Amino acid sequence: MHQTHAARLMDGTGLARRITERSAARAAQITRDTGTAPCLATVLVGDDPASVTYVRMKRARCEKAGIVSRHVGLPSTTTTAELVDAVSALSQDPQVHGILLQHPVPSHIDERAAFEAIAPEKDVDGVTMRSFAAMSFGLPGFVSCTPGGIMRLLEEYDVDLAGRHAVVVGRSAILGKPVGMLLLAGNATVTYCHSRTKDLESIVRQADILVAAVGRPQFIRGEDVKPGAVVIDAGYNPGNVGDVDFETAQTRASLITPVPGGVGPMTIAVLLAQTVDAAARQLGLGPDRRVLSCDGAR
Ligand SMILES: NC(=O)C1=CN([C@@H]2O[C@H](COP(=O)(O)OP(=O)(O)OC[C@H]3O[C@@H](n4cnc5c(N)ncnc54)[C@H](OP(=O)(O)O)[C@@H]3O)[C@@H](O)[C@H]2O)C=CC1
Ligand SMILES: Nc1nc(=O)c2c([nH]1)NC[C@@H]1CN(c3ccc(C(=O)N[C@@H](CCC(=O)O)C(=O)O)cc3)C=[N+]21
Repeated sequence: MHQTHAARLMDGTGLARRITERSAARAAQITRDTGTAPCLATVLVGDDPASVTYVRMKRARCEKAGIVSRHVGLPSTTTTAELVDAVSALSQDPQVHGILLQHPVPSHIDERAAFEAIAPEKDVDGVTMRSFAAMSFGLPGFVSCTPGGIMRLLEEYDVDLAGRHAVVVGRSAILGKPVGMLLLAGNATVTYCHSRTKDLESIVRQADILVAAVGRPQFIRGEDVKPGAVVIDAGYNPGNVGDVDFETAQTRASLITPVPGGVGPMTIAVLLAQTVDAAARQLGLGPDRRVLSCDGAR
């Protein structure tokens, strides 16, 4: 088919690489100056293959950046109390600077209780209530990684948010809800859609900025993308398929994130940057504000 209006792709892979180079340089400097390398603890409950893959990917990316990672794997039969104890132990361990508890945990576990066992200064994944509140009020703290990565991508591509209608499809605690708060802080007019939303298509069609965070392959139809819209596909479904029908959407959007190569790599870049920042603070060094901004990284 002849496509005259193909959208520009938002290159998450490239931007994430530049941010991660800065994190790696900063990690090396911290290790030289203090004799201690930044350390991220990853916690995984159960053996969901997708989650196993994500955690392995995050640990590999840490290793490449000079961040030590320590893995805690727990059986799917773990109770809330046991998981809270395991996370609390990491919160108290001075050798651990950041903690990532992989979401989702098995449904019998109170995930919120487990997240809240993460010490605030180690919440590099930005999942605690305190981090959420700080982020929502524009106060210092760690952002939720995927939302933080999405905002950094929008900034990189000079997307103007003020007064524009941002529609977020999904309201999970680590993705939909926080990205909406960040868009609101950027003066967008924000609408959240979720499983109880009526006439979702008509709301999606109004979006100047559309964030898809549902977890259903090609859930957003390309025909419903407003011409000229900026489309952020945070979905990451089995087979590397996003939540947006990319083929059709990219003929209508002005900017669009590919899957893979869009939001996913940015999530990990933010995680590493925040881990290095957490380590610097806990080791008595100042934070380096330029890590995430990556100005002059090339
Ligand atoms: N690239 C990355 O770094 C990351 C990618 N992801 C991906 O993003 C997607 C979403 O993840 P996550 O937020 O954790 O998922 P959750 O399952 O926690 O949340 C899904 C959200 O989608 C909503 N939803 C479900 N079905 C519908 C529907 N039919 N119509 C409208 N809304 C619906 C739910 O609504 P309700 O609240 O009413 O149930 C819920 O708010 C997944 O593909 C995941 O893999 C997630 C995290 C990071
Ligand atoms: N507490 C918590 N924090 C999370 O940040 C979190 C989580 N739980 N649970 C699961 C989701 C999923 N997630 C991804 C991260 C990176 C890619 C990623 O890098 N994807 C690459 C492709 C990588 C490949 O498949 O080779 C890409 O999109 O280009 C994907 C998905 C983080 N999550």
